[in-house]
Amino acid sequence: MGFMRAVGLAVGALLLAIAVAYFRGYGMRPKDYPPGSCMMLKKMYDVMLTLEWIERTAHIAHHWQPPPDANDRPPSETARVVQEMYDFNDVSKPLLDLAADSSDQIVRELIDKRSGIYSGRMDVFIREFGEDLNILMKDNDEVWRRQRKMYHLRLNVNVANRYIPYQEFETTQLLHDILNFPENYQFHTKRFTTSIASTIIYGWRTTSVDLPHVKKMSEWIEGYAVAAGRLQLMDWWPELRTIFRHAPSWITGISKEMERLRNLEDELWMSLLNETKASIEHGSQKASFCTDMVLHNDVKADSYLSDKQMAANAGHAFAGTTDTTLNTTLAFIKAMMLYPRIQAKAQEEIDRVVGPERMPSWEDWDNLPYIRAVMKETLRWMPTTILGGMPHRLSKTDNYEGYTIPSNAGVMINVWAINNDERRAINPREFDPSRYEGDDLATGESAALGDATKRDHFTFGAGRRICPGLHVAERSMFITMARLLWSFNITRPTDSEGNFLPVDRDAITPGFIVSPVPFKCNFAPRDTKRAMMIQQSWQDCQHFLDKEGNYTEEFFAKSFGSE
Ligand code: HEM
Repeated sequence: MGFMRAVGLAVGALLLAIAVAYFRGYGMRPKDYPPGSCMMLKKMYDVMLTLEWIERTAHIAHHWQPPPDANDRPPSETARVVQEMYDFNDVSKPLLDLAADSSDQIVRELIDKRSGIYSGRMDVFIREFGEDLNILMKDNDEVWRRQRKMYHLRLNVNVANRYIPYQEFETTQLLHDILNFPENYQFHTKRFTTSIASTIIYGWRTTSVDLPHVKKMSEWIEGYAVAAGRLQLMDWWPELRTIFRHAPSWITGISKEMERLRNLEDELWMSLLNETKASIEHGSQKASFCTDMVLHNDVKADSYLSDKQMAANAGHAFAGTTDTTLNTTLAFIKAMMLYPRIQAKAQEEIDRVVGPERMPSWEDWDNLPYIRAVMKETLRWMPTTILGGMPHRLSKTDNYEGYTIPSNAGVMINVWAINNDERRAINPREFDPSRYEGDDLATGESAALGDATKRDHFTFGAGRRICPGLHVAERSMFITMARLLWSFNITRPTDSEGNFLPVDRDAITPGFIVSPVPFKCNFAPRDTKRAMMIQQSWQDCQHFLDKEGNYTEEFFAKSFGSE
């Protein structure tokens, strides 16, 4: 074929494709949808979730003027809500971003009050590669309802109290490790948060992040995140799914990797469940979420789960706890380093209430309002779930203030924008716990407030999909923050001339679950007596550990009685 003929055919095919796309309205926004730029173009570049991007989004949302609605009536102020972002699943179904004027109230209005239709998850292609048992990604079907019920029964506020001995024990090792090897504080914090997760979910300690189960979990999380990114193309253009399904794996390149990840995940979660079952059979079960699920699983109950479903429920809680708690703890350390006066004020409260003779504990919750405020401010200021974790899918076309929100659209809680809304928080990028003065509510109580403007933040999401681990997370955060403040002065490193090393206050890693970009920081024990107490406490803890560094029967008997 001549060159010119080939070019002519290619140009003709392109024009035809554009014409078909145009007449089908492909990638165009229907008139009554919330405004924004061309969806198809936006999709191409909006996938890079950096802080700059989030800020730009929030900025656009705040300055955006709504068009007249169907009746030529300007939508009310509150309708400046939904800003179309990029399409996650289908070009004709936008992903809507709740991040504009009064957006906290709109979360209440849509995600809470209309939760009957706003509690699904989007049909992402990656769900096809497995049995779709990841509760975070799962649509709100019957199995999800049962999985959620299991969380409600086995991780509610009272059950969360039961795990405090694990959290207090683990913080003792964290303090010891940071005291002795302060330059590796990030590494110790990772071991610590993983161990909190493995003890609460399974009853065994993460003595090292190199334990086979833990390494496999990290491998799965990392592999899954990369694969999710690669498969996104099939979410932007679902038509490609059929081609992908039938194409040989050497063309798609990823099918084999998905099979490997699936096997890795299935084996890992199942072996962890089987270990729990075996311990129950031998009468050596440990207090944990997984033990509780197995012991109380009743085929007649409305929370009944099959073995596979239980295994996945525990496994995804393990994975979901680790990074979120780690990132929030690192955010707290960064805030303390950057805001020494706030650190001093928090330490003053601890010294006054707790004193130097003992470490703070969960029992001090009521008497340490400033530390509670520091915890709330950390979650507001540097929310690891910057866009609410996962979008909520709308199962039925809805109408809000004159706008049509089509069924199957993904609605994202733009946590960053809401937490930084000037009307909720003056000078929002300043770390200032005093904004929570007089707020005595626990995280769960605050999230349930009918007046959403009074909620502390939106970092745990909202509605029926709100994080079911928030009571556990709150206890971990409070105990860790109080104890780190009791033990150390956290300071910003300087160069040889005494000048502070540069640090970008707002720098975060890209992704849906973000972390402060790694930063250097100094930890010094507040005095020798405290340093000795930390060493001694960890020494005392050894009494409750076996050769592998796991809890002895004596520890369980002391902490959990005859359970
Ligand atoms: C600082 C710590 C944590 C943060 C910031 C956090 C945040 C979130 C967010 C924003 C969501 C999505 C909510 C929504 O869709 O509206 C979520 C879901 C979830 N979280 Fe957490 N989380 C944390 C810790 C935990 C812990 C400790 C556990 C378990 C013990 C846990 C288990 C889950 C599960 C199972 C889901 C999926 C719920 C569903 O889709 O129905 N999270 N979390």
